[in-house]
Amino acid sequence: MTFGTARVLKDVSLQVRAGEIHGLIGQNGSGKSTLAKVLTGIHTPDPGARVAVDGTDLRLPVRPGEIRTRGVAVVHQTLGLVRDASVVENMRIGRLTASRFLRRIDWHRERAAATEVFERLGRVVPLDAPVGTLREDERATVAIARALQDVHAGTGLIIFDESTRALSRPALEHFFTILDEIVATGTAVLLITHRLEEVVDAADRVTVLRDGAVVEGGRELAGTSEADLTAMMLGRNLIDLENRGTAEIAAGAAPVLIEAVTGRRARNVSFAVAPGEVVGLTGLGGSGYDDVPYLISGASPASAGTVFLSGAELPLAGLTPSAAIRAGIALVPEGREHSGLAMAMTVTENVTFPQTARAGRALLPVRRPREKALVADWMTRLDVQPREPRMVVGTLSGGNQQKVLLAKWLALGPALLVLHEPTQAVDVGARHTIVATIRAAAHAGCAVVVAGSDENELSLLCDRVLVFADGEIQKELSGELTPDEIVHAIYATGTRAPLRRRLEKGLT
Ligand SMILES: Nc1ncnc2c1ncn2[C@@H]1O[C@H](COP(=O)(O)OP(=O)(O)OP(=O)(O)O)[C@@H](O)[C@H]1O
Repeated sequence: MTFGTARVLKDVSLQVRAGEIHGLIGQNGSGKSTLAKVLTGIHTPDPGARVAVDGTDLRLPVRPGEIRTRGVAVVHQTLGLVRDASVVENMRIGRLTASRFLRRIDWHRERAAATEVFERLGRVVPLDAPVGTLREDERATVAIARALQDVHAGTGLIIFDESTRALSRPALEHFFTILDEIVATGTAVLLITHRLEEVVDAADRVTVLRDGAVVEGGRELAGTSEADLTAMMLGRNLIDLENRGTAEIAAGAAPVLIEAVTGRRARNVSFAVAPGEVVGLTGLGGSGYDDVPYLISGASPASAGTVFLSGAELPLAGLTPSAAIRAGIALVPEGREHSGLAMAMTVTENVTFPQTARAGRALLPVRRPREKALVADWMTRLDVQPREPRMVVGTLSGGNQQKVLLAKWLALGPALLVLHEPTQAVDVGARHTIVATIRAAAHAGCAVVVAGSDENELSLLCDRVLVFADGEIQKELSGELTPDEIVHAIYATGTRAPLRRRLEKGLT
């Protein structure tokens, strides 16, 4: 697959067997999503490519109607559901048919079609509920059910492109239980993910891409560790980041105080973060920990609370994002596609936007050498690939977009840096770069708050972790902070269970 002069996939072959979960891994920008897009007709591959499903060759470029009849479906990043639409609407979007006589959508028929799939899955989900009101495991069920509509048992292929990225541990276990049932019928699953733990636990075989080429094709996973997969992806072992050291809190520097913050879920939350310190917030879905970043940065309305920083007192009720930025608070939100970046603008424009906005020069072309140097510096520090400041952000790979989002706010030199899931969807190498960059910002005197659900990330990043339940801080962890200790505090279930108990499938 070539874009202009860039060859993004080089003679890549991949075979997913009936009845297997096949992992597809590789660093950010290695070509995973591009491959999925070739399989679903979004990209036209170079001449010579071949795509076959259940033994039948497809005409290229792949046409959406044809892959649907062949039972190929994709579940996109973060499940790809419309939160305000009902379950049945989400299931049937793109498939709704109007009755010939009444010229109206026959909701009775649509509901029956949706019900049939849920029955096949043996799961009950309220059809009329808006998806945003469902539990996380129910949302995962809806996303899988939607993909399964065109798949007949024993045939077809479902591609999950980073779809598990926002799921918490219990929802993940539920997700993999359903996948197990699906592959047990003989349907094939291609699992694109950055969570190597999922591949080790849940996949049967794995294909590894590096720089657009296959470095391991269909390798059996038995006996393979996460460290082995990392080495295959990167072509080297990672330097151990685990020795975090202790926070270097500048003597005499006043801590940032976050007091009595109350929002939709968070209730009366108070904690302090010293300049130089990284404080993690975590908990189960719905516990309120993930509201806090948005409440303390003016991105969602707080009903009460105050932030004290740099000698100023900032009431949170009525705080606007721009007032928060002026006060030195930077928010790196989750889900960069929707809330963090201007996809049609260049890397330079995105990184310098907060600065030009602050200086009242929004949207003017950036010419000044200082700004160019700043962008070049951040691209180097975060290893953004390709290192081309004029690249349109929408054409960067997902993980590189995440780095640009981080650069955009770090370049502003905030007093309080607030992050939500900062390493979601980035590869292990990039995760290390991002973790090191955030810790360097703390080292330079920034107070950092990071809300996240990934125990490995929290253990690498944080000096302390606050565990939430029912909108309040229930527990504070400090010291060693092993991933197991964090999981134990969240779920109180002891050590982690594998995500999938492999069935004896006996399929060939
Ligand atoms: N439309 C496009 N035009 C030009 N280059 C593109 C386009 N789409 C993708 N690329 C380039 O192709 C390469 C592979 O990108 P792709 O999105 O497939 O990576 P990925 O492995 O899915 O990465 P990530 O894990 O970060 O999502 C990247 O270098 C990206 O910049």
